[in-house]
Amino acid sequence: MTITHAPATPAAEVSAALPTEAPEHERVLITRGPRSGLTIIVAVHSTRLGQALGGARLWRYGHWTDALADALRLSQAMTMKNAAAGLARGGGKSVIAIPRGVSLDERATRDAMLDLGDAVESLGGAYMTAEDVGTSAELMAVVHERTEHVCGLPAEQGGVGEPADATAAGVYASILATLGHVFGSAGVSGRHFVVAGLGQVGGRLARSLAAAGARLTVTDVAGAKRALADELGAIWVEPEEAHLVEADVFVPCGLGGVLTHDVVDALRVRAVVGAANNQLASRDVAGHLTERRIVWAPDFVVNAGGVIYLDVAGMPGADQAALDARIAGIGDTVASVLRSAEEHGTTTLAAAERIARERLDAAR
Ligand SMILES: NC(=O)c1ccc[n+]([C@@H]2O[C@H](COP(=O)([O-])OP(=O)(O)OC[C@H]3O[C@@H](n4cnc5c(N)ncnc54)[C@H](O)[C@@H]3O)[C@@H](O)[C@H]2O)c1
Repeated sequence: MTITHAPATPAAEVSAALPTEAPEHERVLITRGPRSGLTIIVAVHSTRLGQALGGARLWRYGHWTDALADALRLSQAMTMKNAAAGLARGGGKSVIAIPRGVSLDERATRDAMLDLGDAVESLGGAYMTAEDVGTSAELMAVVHERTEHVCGLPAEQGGVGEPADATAAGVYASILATLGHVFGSAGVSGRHFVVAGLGQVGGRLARSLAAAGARLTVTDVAGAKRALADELGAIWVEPEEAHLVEADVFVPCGLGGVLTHDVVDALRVRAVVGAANNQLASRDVAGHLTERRIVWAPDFVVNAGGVIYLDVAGMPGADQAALDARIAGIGDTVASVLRSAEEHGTTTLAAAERIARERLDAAR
């Protein structure tokens, strides 16, 4: 079995303040993994629509409370994502905090996954985990040694594997819907896209856009990704310059928090549509985008292809055509969010949250 290590030197530590308001989460488990010694947090935000589903993040944090803040925020976002996607799933997330100065070898990574499996199992089925940043399908197979409440195992072990294809397909459908809204035509050919982050999702997306005749400018903090730019005939820019490029659509596919007020001031695009989770550095950035007449397709609607895949493909008798239709439906949801924001004079964030809340309220 291949063990994929958490990055030995992650690009950035996550630093997030704990919210001042009391959390609305149903359960939050904070435990020290007996094997790994690492702080493991499992946040179950809501099970109103069903078992909570959300990935396990293995990442470096300056302080364990930063990991807690991340888990609280990410699990709440999963509730909105799963509800907006029409899944019978609640929202949850787990975070394993790697302390500053610590690198995990194969043994330590395995111990962390076994500890995570025990933590998930202790919740008695309230939460199902999956891969996320820093973990993989192979690592989920280790979690599976301790709990049944894990999905996205490798295909060789009867699992459905990694969801990046489905996520990329959902982002692509969202891009088409956004082009239709902004330009009155969903044609990709000749449109100029700036793809920031050429990983599992961004790389696939860049290939699909190039194949459809798009003009591409791309970037990544990992210089090795330049080879893909050359292969696709894309223009390469440095990561800190990507948001300055004049283009039709900015496509953030790296980590979250990319849309700060300064970045929004500098953007020279008509729309932002990308895979990255939690793109807004703060909620009020949604209003700033609206003021600048930049159409933002909300991330938790756009990137739901992965979670739809994990949920639908894992069901007995799952059918590819039904799955494809569900993922293509992300484009319809994006179109209705953009229309609703325009009609009601709200931000696209508020319009997307209204769809999710309606589904949650209907399940009361
Ligand atoms: N993989 C999925 O199915 C999935 C599902 C939903 C959401 N997402 C989100 O989409 C984003 C990308 O996921 P992924 O699976 O492709 O991750 P990945 O780790 O495979 O790729 C991320 C890429 O972005 C690059 N990057 C990081 N920060 C950057 C920056 N500031 N500027 C430019 N490049 C940067 C990294 O070097 C890497 O190549 C993440 O935010 C993830 O949470 C992914």
